[in-house]
Amino acid sequence: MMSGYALNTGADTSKQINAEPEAIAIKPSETALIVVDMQNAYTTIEGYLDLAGFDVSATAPVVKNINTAIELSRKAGIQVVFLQNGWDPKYVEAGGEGSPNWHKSNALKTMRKKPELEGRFLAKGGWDYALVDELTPQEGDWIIPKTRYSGFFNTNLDSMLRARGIRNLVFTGIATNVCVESTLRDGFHLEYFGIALSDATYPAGPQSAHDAALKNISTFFGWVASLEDYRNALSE
Ligand SMILES: NC(=O)N/C=C\C(=O)O
Repeated sequence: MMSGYALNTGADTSKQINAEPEAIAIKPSETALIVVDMQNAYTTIEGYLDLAGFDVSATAPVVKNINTAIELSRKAGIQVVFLQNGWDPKYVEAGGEGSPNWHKSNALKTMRKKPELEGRFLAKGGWDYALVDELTPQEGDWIIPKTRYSGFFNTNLDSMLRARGIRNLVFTGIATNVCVESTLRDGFHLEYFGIALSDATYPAGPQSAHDAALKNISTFFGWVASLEDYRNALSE
């Protein structure tokens, strides 16, 4: 059985992505590629995740796959959206002790534990906050800043997508089990069809966290496909 949203009968034809738990049909004009938080903080040695003790040693192939997904999307007329996570340099947007974010953010916790790192992680304008050099947005791409894990929380993402009739979201980025999953889940509740690309996402934590997030997505919230599945669908 195939799933998908096919109400809009625009000129572009449906592409069928081979996915778990079943194939899903998307139209390029109704689809966005969401690139979640591909910043130095999450991908690079000496970035936040690395200095907080998470393994970022295997992010390079994921960056490469995301680059390919971006190129395929642009060519197919699929809107590319970069999410960028972080706060103002004084961390006012991070929330104080009254915010769960203050207690749970490993960036904030690590900086509190190691005062020499104060001001270094995810601060707008800094290297840690910047998107990685390999994934530079081009004209027509959107860059949406966010201050919490979900790209839908306190941002204009939903209205930007809705205004253009976009109903399908293809997810890439880091981390599978945190910001990718949070955004896909929020999208589900806003009636978006979410598809995570398994080899263009990367966890914060062990491989088991990645696998569990994808299993949870394919079972309850959306679909999971590979970059090859995405490429094959777009070349139909
Ligand atoms: N981009 C993410 O998934 N972030 C995960 C953790 C954090 O930002 O602390």
